[in-house]
Amino acid sequence: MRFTVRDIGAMKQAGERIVMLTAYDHPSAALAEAAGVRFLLVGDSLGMVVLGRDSTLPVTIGDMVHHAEAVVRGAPNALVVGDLPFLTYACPEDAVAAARALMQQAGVQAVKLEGGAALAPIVRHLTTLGVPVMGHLGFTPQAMHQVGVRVQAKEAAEARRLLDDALALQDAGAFAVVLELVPAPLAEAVSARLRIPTIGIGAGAGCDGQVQVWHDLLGLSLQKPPRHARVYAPVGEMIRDAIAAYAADVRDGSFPTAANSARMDQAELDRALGRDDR
Ligand SMILES: Nc1nc(=O)c2c([nH]1)NC[C@@H]1CN(c3ccc(C(=O)N[C@@H](CCC(=O)O)C(=O)O)cc3)CN21
Ligand SMILES: CC(C)C(=O)C(=O)O
Ligand SMILES: [Mg+2]
Repeated sequence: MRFTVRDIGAMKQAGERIVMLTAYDHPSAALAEAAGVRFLLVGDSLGMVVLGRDSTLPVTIGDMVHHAEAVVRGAPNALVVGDLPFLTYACPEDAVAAARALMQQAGVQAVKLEGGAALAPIVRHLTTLGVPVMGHLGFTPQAMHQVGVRVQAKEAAEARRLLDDALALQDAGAFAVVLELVPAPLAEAVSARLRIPTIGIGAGAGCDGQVQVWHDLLGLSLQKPPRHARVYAPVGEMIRDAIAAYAADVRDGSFPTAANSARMDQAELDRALGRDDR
C-alpha cells in the first residue's frame, strides 16, 4: 500500500519526524524504499544532479514525466511527489496541464511548486480538483536569478512574510511545505504555527521532517556537497575505484576468467571450423 498525504499529516500530529528523499530513477527509488523511506520527491534538481545542467531552470515537464514514471514503478509503496518545472504553473490552465502530465502519465500522487501567498490561488485551484500540493518557501531555486543562492528570511520583515506565505499555502489546501535555507529558529517557529508538516532542507532540526538530495547523501555530486548535506557513504569514490579496478583487470587480462565465460566441446568446435574429428 502506498503512503498517503493523510499519513504524512498524521505523522506530524503524532510527533513523528518525517523522512523524505529525492529519487530520479528505478534503482534510486527501489533502494530508498528498501531502506524504509516512503516519501519520495522527484525533484527538478534532476536537471543538475542527473542531467548535468547548472540550474533547475531548463528542466521540462517531459524530463519530469520520464524520470517520475521510473520512480513510481521503483517504489510501489511510497508517496511520490513531482516538482512542477519552472514556468509550468504561471496560470491555472498551465498548472493543470503540468499536474495532469505528472499524475496521469507518470503516476505521481502529489505535486510541489515554489512560491508563497501569490501562488495560493493556483494551489487552491489544484487542490479543489483533487491534486495534492506541496509548497516550497525560503530559497526557491527556480527564482535563483531573483533571490540569490543563500539563506533567506534572516530579517524580521522577510521572516514575517515567510510565515504569512506558509499560512497562505496551508489555507489554500497545501498538505505540506518545504522550507529551504531558512534560519533554524524561524523554521521551528513556522513549524509550530502550521497544522501541516514542514519539510526542511538547510532549515534546522525544528522542522517536522527533512528532505535531502539522493546524490548529496551518497557523495555522488561531482562538486563538493552543499553545506546543508551530510555524506553518509562515499559511494561516488567507491564507484570510481570499482570502475578503475575493472579497467585494470581488462588491460592485464585478469577479467574475464573461465567462471565468466561459456565452455564448448572441442569436437563441436572442430566440426564447426571444418577440421576432422580426433
Ligand atoms: N546537489 C543538489 N543538492 C541540493 O540540495 C539541491 C540541488 N542540487 N539542486 C536544486 C536545489 C538547489 N539547492 C541548493 C543549491 C546550492 C546551495 C548552496 O550553495 N549552499 C551554500 C550555503 C548557502 C548559505 O549558507 O547561505 C553552500 O555553501 O553549500 C544550497 C541549496 C538545493 N537543491
Ligand atoms: C531540494 C528539494 C526540496 C527540491 O525541490 C529538489 O530536489 O528539486
Ligand atoms: Mg525542486
